[in-house]
Amino acid sequence: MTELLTAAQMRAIEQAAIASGEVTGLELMERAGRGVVEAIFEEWPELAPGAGVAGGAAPSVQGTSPPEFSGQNEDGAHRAVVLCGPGNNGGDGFVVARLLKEAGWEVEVFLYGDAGKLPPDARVNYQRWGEMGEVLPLTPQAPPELAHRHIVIDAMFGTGLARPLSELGPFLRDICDCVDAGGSLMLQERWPYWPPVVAIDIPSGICADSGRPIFDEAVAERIRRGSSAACAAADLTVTFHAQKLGHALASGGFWCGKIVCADIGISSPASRTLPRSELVKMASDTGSRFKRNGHKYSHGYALILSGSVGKGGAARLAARGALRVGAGAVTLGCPPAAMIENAAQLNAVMLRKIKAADALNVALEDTRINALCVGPGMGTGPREAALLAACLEQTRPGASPGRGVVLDADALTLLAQNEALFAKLHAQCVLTPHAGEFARLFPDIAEKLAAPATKGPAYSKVDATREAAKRAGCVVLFKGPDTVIAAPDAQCSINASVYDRSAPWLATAGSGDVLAGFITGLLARGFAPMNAAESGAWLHTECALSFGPGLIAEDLPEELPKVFRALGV
Ligand SMILES: NC(=O)C1=CN([C@@H]2O[C@H](COP(=O)(O)OP(=O)(O)OC[C@H]3O[C@@H](n4cnc5c(N)ncnc54)[C@H](OP(=O)(O)O)[C@@H]3O)[C@@H](O)[C@H]2O)[C@@H](O)CC1
Ligand SMILES: Nc1ncnc2c1ncn2[C@@H]1O[C@H](COP(=O)(O)OP(=O)(O)O)[C@@H](O)[C@H]1O
Ligand SMILES: [K+]
Repeated sequence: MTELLTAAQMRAIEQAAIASGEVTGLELMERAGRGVVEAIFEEWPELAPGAGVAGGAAPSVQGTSPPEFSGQNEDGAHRAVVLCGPGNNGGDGFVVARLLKEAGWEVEVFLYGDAGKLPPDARVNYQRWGEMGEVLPLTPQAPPELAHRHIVIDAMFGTGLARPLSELGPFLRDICDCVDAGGSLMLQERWPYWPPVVAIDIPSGICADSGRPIFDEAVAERIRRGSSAACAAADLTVTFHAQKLGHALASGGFWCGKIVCADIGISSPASRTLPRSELVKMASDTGSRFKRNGHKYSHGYALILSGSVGKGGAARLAARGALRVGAGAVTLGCPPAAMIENAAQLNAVMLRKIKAADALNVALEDTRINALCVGPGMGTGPREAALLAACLEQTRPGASPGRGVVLDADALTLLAQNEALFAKLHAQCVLTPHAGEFARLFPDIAEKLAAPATKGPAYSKVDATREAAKRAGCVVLFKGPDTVIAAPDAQCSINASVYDRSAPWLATAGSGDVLAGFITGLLARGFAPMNAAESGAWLHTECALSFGPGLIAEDLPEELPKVFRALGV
């Protein structure tokens, strides 16, 4: 678990460190530049000083160097192009240029903007570079030659991006053409060899708070025509101190390629990364993940409501998830007509007829039931609306016994259709919408999120989920590769399935139902709603990573024992 920062938080941390006398801005910039160079040599050891013949093969992005590359100049030096912008991101670029030059590279430096207006630390590094080499203007009319260079450094814009990069768009398109945004070189399509792009802090054009490219309608039109791009795709992004929200949200992870976080020596707890052992301990302290003693009902009892005949698969997946995640007992409540179908499918999961709301109320006289799941495959008719109303009533804070409830799928549709039901939401609920369900539940918020991001910092999925959680008065888990989980008090987490946690094979029918089951099971085990949602989402991704491609929803619960074993649970 890593804490992600907004650009403003990062600036505040930087300012505090400088104000405390711990470090100067210039020292931070030097460390940032050094971090970038170290990350480059780490990523492409063949470029590091002393790694064989200088100017040898070009760096490989997918493990193979283009055989015909002849990028070295006459004396065999490696070659870099450094594209600097008008702020401190550009300042970092001048440091990188100097350090590469000191390492024997041939470096071409370009500046977008007016050198006289550079902020103080960037200007110092501009001048330092000026003693070693020239700075050419970066203009869209005369873009630098990128072919046959070993590396392109994108130091145009970082956390200070405020507006669309309209003027630079056509040039950015060329940079994007260097990579296919999945991090691999387009060697077949683009020849001669195009170099990998290393973004300093974040690819230029991406908002560090939202992960969204900043562009307006004029740029959008040019993008549609194929004559412009909104940002510069990178193979490697080197950020500082801690990752920013934009590295994890929206398309941020896609454009960053691979991410490295360089330590620039600021002593702030914000850079804390919790080791797995600590995570497990936290989880076991909050709920009771370890089954050290007790009987099945002391580990929680979940009730999952199911739909009619032929519609029970989703609820069965959720039930299996709840059981595997450790609820001591799980019962599936279904309409009488669906009993045979479910009985034929279930063994460890128990089964109970629940025809309508009155039957649910009778079932809930069993005070051992402490977690409910409503919605997967349930239906959206009057019966289901009444069941949902009963669930919300039976789980309201202060009721005895205390119960949590996960509202997913059809329950979310019912909530979107029925204001009175929505008004009954409370702090024991967890809503788990995907983007479509989110838009039905919170249309105005979804509209804000879908509106073009024309200035930075842009409205983000974190902003949207926080606003939704506040309005609903409960935890909202907004699904996707960048799952955001927020509570009404603005607590927020992101379960980012990007970089080394990328698991696109989770986009498979029924995987959301299993997630609802995981969260329900964790609620049964005593996790608080926010913690259950965070842990459920995290375990869901861990199961997908552990299983790998080819996964279908049924595999997710079955992978949990392996994941738990790896965690030492
Ligand atoms: N925080 C830290 O601890 C550390 C930070 N460090 C580095 O500093 C970076 C942040 O620097 P930064 O704040 O100067 O912002 P940056 O991204 O360089 O851009 C600002 C400039 O761009 C301009 N501008 C904006 N949008 C524009 C557009 N569309 N088109 C044209 N111009 C546009 C904007 O103009 P303005 O809006 O002011 O008119 C301003 O001139 C950070 O990413 C990291 O690399 C490291 O050195 C070490 C530690
Ligand atoms: N590209 C992706 N990478 C990682 N996780 C994803 C991706 N796409 C979807 N998911 C996850 O898969 C699950 C899909 O849930 P949902 O949309 O409700 O599907 P279903 O209704 O079929 O169960 C969610 O947990 C979501 O976060
Ligand atoms: K950048």
